[in-house]
Amino acid sequence: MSESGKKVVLESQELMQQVRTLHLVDLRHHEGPLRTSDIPRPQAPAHETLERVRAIIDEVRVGGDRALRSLTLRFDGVELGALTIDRPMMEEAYHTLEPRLAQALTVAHRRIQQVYEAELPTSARVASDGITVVRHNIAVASAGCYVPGGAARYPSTVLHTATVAKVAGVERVVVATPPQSDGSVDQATLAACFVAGVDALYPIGGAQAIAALAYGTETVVPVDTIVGPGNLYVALAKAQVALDTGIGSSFAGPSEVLVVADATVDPRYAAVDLAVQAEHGPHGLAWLVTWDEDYLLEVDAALHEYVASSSRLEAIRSTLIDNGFAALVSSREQAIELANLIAPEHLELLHRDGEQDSAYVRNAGVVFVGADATAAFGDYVAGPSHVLPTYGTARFASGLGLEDFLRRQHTVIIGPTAIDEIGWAVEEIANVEGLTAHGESIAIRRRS
Ligand SMILES: NC(=O)c1ccc[n+]([C@@H]2O[C@H](COP(=O)([O-])OP(=O)(O)OC[C@H]3O[C@@H](n4cnc5c(N)ncnc54)[C@H](O)[C@@H]3O)[C@@H](O)[C@H]2O)c1
Ligand SMILES: N[C@H](CO)Cc1c[nH]c[nH+]1
Ligand SMILES: [Zn+2]
Repeated sequence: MSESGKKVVLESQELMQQVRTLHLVDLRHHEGPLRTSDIPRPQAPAHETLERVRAIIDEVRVGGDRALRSLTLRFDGVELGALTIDRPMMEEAYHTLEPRLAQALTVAHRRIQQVYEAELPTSARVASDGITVVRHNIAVASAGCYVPGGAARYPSTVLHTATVAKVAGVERVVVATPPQSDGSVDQATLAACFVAGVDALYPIGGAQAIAALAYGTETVVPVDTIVGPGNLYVALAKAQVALDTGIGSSFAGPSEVLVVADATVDPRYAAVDLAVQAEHGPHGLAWLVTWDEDYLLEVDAALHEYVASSSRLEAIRSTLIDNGFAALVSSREQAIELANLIAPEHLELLHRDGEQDSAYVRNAGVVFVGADATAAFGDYVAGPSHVLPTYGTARFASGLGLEDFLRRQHTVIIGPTAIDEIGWAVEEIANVEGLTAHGESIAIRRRS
């Protein structure tokens, strides 16, 4: 081992003994570019889980509503009543809601709507060589929004999925969410459905909900595309129905955060922000990244204190035990290099130079900048959908957006001069490909 190798091991061992909540990753003396193999990563899903999800999907395809009822009893321990909830019940829930909560849902909805209305794409038209090409953006006819509901309730996810679908112009938007223990759905989720303009809600969760949305049952009408986050069963089910229905572009699994901070930020802020996403646990991911050793210890201690008094202690602990890391880096540049490698769902740049550093971020679901930039703003009211890529997929995928509900479709108008202006090019290429009918389809028109 090199001298610097020895030094880092000794320094790290001393530090490791002091860190109580997070796993230490010391990169200060790392040489050369960082690679995936230099950092710990969450485990890939086990083969048995894939098989179990496949079996659930098959059961729903064969058994329809009856299978939905028996799978819900098996996995949620719930005897289902009605399989559909319609708009009058959503409206009733909205009107019975505590007014400040109703207002908060409305404010969040307004902000999400504003962001996506500003992003609506325009159509494009190009005319040359006697041909006019028009590009239309066409919304899918129906969308199913999966709203998780195992470990927590997520009325906000109704807003962060269905609102975007409605802005895109989807006619029929439905929601599926796991039932509560008495088979019902909580009032806030119903009210959020009302606010977002959801047409119907199915109190069904997990892989069985995804199968029902993809293939339909006696009660559930199949949809053209399914979006929304969920646990591993949900995510794997979406991947398995992908040949038959759209599934959105992001793998929105267990929540993740990477917090970059230094002594310019109150350590309690960084600590609580790690807990914000870890409390969605299990299976989440939380990284603190800093170049200041003392600060790392302060955040770790603040997190230790916070977790001990949290009402969601178990969820936070389960995330941190498996996937809670504190990285000590040599510089701000290396912090961003590490963030780009991890490609977290939420990236917080809390330190003073965060805005400057944000210019170098290539891979993250959403970047939050500023000492007050807790990702909780993004989870609820900032505007961009909180349905974001996880598991390193932010290297190639984006958060939920209009594109998840819009298809591009071209209309090609061949004018009367096109055969003479550009038909020859079709014939030449058809000739070299040996496809005679292709060439003849031009020639016959030229002759007549
Ligand atoms: N990335 C994002 O945008 C985003 C947003 C919100 C939530 N989330 C994540 O979504 C996840 C929600 O997970 P959750 O579990 O609370 O709710 P969930 O709705 O995703 O899953 C609950 C369902 O899982 C099924 N299930 C549970 N155990 C099972 C088993 N052993 N076999 C088969 N099916 C089983 C049940 O049918 C149950 O209804 C969390 O990880 C949270 O972090 C992500
Ligand atoms: N943090 C979640 C996305 O990972 C979204 C959410 C919903 N409610 C609270 N948080
Ligand atoms: Zn959250």
